[in-house]
Amino acid sequence: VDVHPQAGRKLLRDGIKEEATSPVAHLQKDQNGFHFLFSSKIVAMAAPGVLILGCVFLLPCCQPKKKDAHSGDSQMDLTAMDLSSSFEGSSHLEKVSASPWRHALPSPSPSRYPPPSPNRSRHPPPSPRYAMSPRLDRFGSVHLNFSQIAKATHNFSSSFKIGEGGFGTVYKAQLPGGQWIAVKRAKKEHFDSSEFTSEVEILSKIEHLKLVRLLGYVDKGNERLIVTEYVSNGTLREHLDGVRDKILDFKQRLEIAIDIAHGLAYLHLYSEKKIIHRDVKSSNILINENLKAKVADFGFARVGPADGDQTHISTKVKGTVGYLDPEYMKTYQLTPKSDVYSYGILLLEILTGRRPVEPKRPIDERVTIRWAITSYNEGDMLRLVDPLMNERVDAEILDKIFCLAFQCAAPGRADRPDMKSVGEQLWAIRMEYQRTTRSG
Ligand SMILES: Nc1ncnc2c1ncn2[C@@H]1O[C@H](COP(=O)(O)OP(=O)(O)OP(=O)(O)O)[C@@H](O)[C@H]1O
Repeated sequence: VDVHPQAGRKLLRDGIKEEATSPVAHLQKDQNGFHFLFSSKIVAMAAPGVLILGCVFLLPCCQPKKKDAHSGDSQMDLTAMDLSSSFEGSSHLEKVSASPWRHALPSPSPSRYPPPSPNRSRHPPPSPRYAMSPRLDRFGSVHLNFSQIAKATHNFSSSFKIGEGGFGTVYKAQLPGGQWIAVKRAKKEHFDSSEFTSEVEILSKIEHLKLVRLLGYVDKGNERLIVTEYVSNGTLREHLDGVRDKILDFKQRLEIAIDIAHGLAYLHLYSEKKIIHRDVKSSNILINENLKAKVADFGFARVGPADGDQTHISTKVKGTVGYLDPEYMKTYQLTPKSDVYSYGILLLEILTGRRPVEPKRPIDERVTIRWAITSYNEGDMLRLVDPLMNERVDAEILDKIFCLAFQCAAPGRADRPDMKSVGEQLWAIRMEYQRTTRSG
């Protein structure tokens, strides 16, 4: 894919002007100046998205790529056949909500398309490109072989294990020079998946403070390891769950939202090639000791459409339930706006503390975006704010940030802002927040 970054930026800048007239911009203020009324358009806009979101939970042919028992996230890898058959007769959101979605997902279907190739060995010979752990041409990169990494992790000892994903187990390790690293070791059953190659290829193209840094990798024999910087303070989801020392306050949440927006804007607009993450979610956001956020886990990432005539790439649907762009699910057309949708859902999660889907809540609260839009329409915005936050935030500021989340999560990609505009809007909100806290 040939990308012309300059042309792409111009194209996207032009896009922002159109998006400035999106439905959320037409919200009306009431006499108090605190509450806004939704235009009927946003409700109409949200409804199909929620419906599609609902359809996902019922998908009879969806194959959860993995289930994370702790977070409740369920990653999806859907094919065209999976989707077309699953949309039939699965339109009642209530039905979905009535059964906890993570249990509603069946085990892998034998009718999966494309069927696995019978000739495929479970342990294919390593790609010659990655036969050696190469030296990456970047500051701080490490040049380690398998036995050095095995030594640093005390032979992948469980006491060095820091996490487990669908693709592999993650360990932390300290190098002889003192540097801490994270090592993702692929599970054997993923040796023939494209995730390793994809993650390494994408990570080696990018370098940004808000994206987890690739330091090296090993692809040799029966081992596939990805070495990245170690981010020491857990995931955003853990912080929202209150399992880390302190509950994040509003300012910290706003800064984290800005960090993520910057990381995604870089991927979409400023990296050498346009990159779509495809799995933006709170458990893929790592937090450091200064409460700065970094976007991690590029296993599903794809190089996006080249600039020029190409508006999207057509590809099977991958992502995590609850964060998946409904338009991408319907059309299999992937654009950076799919990440914007996931970001909108994530922003709502940051503000409310709630996961995108909360199966144990009352029926009308189970799909967080639907509950949030309904509550907002009823003028009950304060109800949406994470009760753990326990602080007063100016209603106008809350209003702006909730509207931004709703706009990002618009069902149609044309109604969503791009990540650059999201970052700019969050900056403006931050300035206003600083003004109100100084004057208050
Ligand atoms: N660079 C890192 N620094 C610190 N902790 C990390 C790092 N990378 C991953 N982790 C920890 O390991 C866990 C698993 O990470 P990983 O990216 O494999 O999985 P995931 O995002 O939960 O799942 P999947 O890869 O299937 O999307 C994370 O949730 C996090 O707690």
